[in-house]
Amino acid sequence: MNIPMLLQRPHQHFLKGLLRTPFRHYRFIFHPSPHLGSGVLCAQLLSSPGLHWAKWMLPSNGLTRKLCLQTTLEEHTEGLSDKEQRLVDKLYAGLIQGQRACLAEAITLVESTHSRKKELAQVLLQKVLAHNREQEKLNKGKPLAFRVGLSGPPGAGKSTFIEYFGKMLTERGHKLSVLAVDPSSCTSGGSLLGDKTRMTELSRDMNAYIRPSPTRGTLGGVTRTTNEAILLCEGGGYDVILVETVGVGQSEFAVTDMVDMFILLLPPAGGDELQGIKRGIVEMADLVAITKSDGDLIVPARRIQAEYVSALKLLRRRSGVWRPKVIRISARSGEGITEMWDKMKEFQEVMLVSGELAAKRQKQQKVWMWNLIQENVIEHFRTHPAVREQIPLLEKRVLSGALSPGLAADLLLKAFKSRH
Ligand SMILES: Nc1nc2c(ncn2[C@@H]2O[C@H](COP(=O)(O)OP(=O)(O)OP(=O)(O)O)[C@@H](O)[C@H]2O)c(=O)[nH]1
Repeated sequence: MNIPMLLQRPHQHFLKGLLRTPFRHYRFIFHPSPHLGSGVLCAQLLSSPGLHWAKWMLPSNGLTRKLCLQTTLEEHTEGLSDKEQRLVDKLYAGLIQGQRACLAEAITLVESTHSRKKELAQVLLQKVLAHNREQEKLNKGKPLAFRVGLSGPPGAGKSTFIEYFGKMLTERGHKLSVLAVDPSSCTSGGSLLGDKTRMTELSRDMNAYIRPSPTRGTLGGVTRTTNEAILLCEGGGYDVILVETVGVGQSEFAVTDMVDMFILLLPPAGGDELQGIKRGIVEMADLVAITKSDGDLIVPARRIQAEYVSALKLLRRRSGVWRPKVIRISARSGEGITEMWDKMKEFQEVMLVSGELAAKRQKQQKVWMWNLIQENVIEHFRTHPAVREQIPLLEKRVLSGALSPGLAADLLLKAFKSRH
């Protein structure tokens, strides 16, 4: 029996029966076919209920992984109505062809809190992910996009910089996307960042895509959707992705887990004005750029630069191949911006060649997965009936000092486990 023959028979029972026969099963899996790639083969297998069988019978090579990945996709795809399937197909096709409207709609889908839409978003993401992997292979393993985090206190000159920098990149043939992470928008309902009016010229540029921060959800939710938006932008052919955050709160720490390079923009201001900058965040920076280094501000900009050069020397090195740099730039005169881009590319190159970039991205994937698990497990725990009914009483007893927090946590965990 050869594979093309098998695939011509879409009958699921036929496949099921075949999977129950180990001998045939092996022949089926390994039979080389000049016409069909393993992806097609897996897809056919997946339509069979004998999937679990197939999983352990496959050798532990790339095929197994592909199969597992598609299992998840299959679970999500199950029961997709024709209309939903059409929507996913339309968004996918439009997105990979570089249509901005489809990219925007796809990001809106991943930002949705509606459970069905979230499922559709996952189906779409898996397709885009598979596409990105293929493209990466064609690109000889080089990542499709350079992911850059950009942060700085309010008024540091972020939007003025992005406008200048973005135009420079698009003129050089790059496609740039700017994604904003602004947790303040979660509470205020308004978006501080990513507001298109902040970057008027860039927002009209067809090779740039600016996405304001989602205005709903927790920081965890916003970072999840930003991570997913990065993948979608990569699928859409954007080769530079800037993730912008405002330098307050936890968002920049979250962003450092999403990007290849983290850049901190600091204004040439005194210590007081930089109070809002969390010390830890300076330690995360791969590049510190002192902004507004023009006119009367050149002198204070030089001073701040010297201060940060000394401060960074004291920090523990995070990379074996890169030492954080401190530079001065001006988005008004354009000074230092070309050099900044050169430094960024140098960073990307040394990280890529040394293998640190791949290791960093792998680690980020794991962090991302565990963050999602953490968020969902806590939600699951809180809403579990046995736990939910005990929380008010136990919290009250902890507050009054009648019960130690440790014991209260143990009791709740016990209740959770006992009815699980
Ligand atoms: N002299 C000078 N002024 C600048 C430069 N870049 C920005 N500014 C000014 O600094 C102020 C703040 O710039 P923005 O780009 O809005 O700063 P931001 O960091 O995006 O601010 P938020 O939107 O509050 O986060 C504006 O008045 C700009 O005109 C620069 O390179 N040189």
